[in-house]
Amino acid sequence: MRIAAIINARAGTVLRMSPSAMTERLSAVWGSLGQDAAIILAEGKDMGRMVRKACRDPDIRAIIIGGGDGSLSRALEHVLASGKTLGVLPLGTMNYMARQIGMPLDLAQAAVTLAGAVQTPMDVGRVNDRYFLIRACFGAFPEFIQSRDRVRRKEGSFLEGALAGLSGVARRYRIVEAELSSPGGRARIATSFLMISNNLCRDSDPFLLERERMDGGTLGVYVGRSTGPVGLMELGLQAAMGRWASNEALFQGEMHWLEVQTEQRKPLISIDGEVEKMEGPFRFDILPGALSMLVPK
Ligand SMILES: Nc1ncnc2c1ncn2[C@@H]1O[C@H](COP(=O)(O)OP(=O)(O)OP(=O)(O)O)[C@@H](O)[C@H]1O
Repeated sequence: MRIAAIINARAGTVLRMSPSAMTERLSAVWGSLGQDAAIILAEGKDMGRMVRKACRDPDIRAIIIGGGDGSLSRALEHVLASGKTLGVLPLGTMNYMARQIGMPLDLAQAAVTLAGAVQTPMDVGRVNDRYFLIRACFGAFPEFIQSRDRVRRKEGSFLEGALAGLSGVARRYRIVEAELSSPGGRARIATSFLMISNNLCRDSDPFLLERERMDGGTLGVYVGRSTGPVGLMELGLQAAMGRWASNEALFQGEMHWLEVQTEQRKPLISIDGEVEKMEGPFRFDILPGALSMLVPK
């Protein structure tokens, strides 16, 4: 199987290493295993262009994204449309998806694992026309990421990023008011935290978020119980400890689809860690087994 490895030169780990040393290492590992691979370095919009090009190439069976969750998420649209298989070389900062499927975080080990990986169907979440593998969030969380990433882009440390994120939330504290419609009925909510995940979340290690499975065919819906900053702090502390299923500061539900009509016409939303302003209403659903993904044997 010929693979195309498209490496995001702006992903966290790549920024901290020499990109040429990284590509040499990858070709040495794959060459020694007889894995035919095209290794492509790109950044920004060029990532998208390279993914589209590889998706059109009939000789390529699998697209390996070297980057973080954001790069993986942005590649979904093209990979799904092409019917090809997606793989991940974890070069981001958090690498939630790579951890979820058990990919080693070491570059050489991950390359070896990918060469022997198996194709497994996985569910894909969708909000309007955007796909996601992990989650989409409204409220304080996208505010946190936006402020954190401003500092991270200037090469701030993990701690500096986290502090900037918290101060961003404090400065722009905003309640999400919305009407939710689901197969179970309608509800009006006012909360500082609304998260829709691809399958239900379970308790994880600190700073991580793991799903119970990636083929359950459902969305997890998590709504912060409180609108006040103290409740949000409690929720955030529990989430930082990796507590999702047992997080008492959240209402939790499981469903196949959800409509979110926010009071704000174009609220901030984070999708697999990428923040943008998106126009509502928001229709969430889950596409069971829509993605063929390379997972460790
Ligand atoms: N197809 C694409 N088009 C435009 N920008 C992209 C594309 N793919 C990735 N990027 C950008 O590249 C940057 C690096 O993202 P990525 O999520 O891979 O790394 P990270 O932020 O270090 O990782 P993590 O999400 O694991 O914390 C992000 O700003 C992302 O928006």
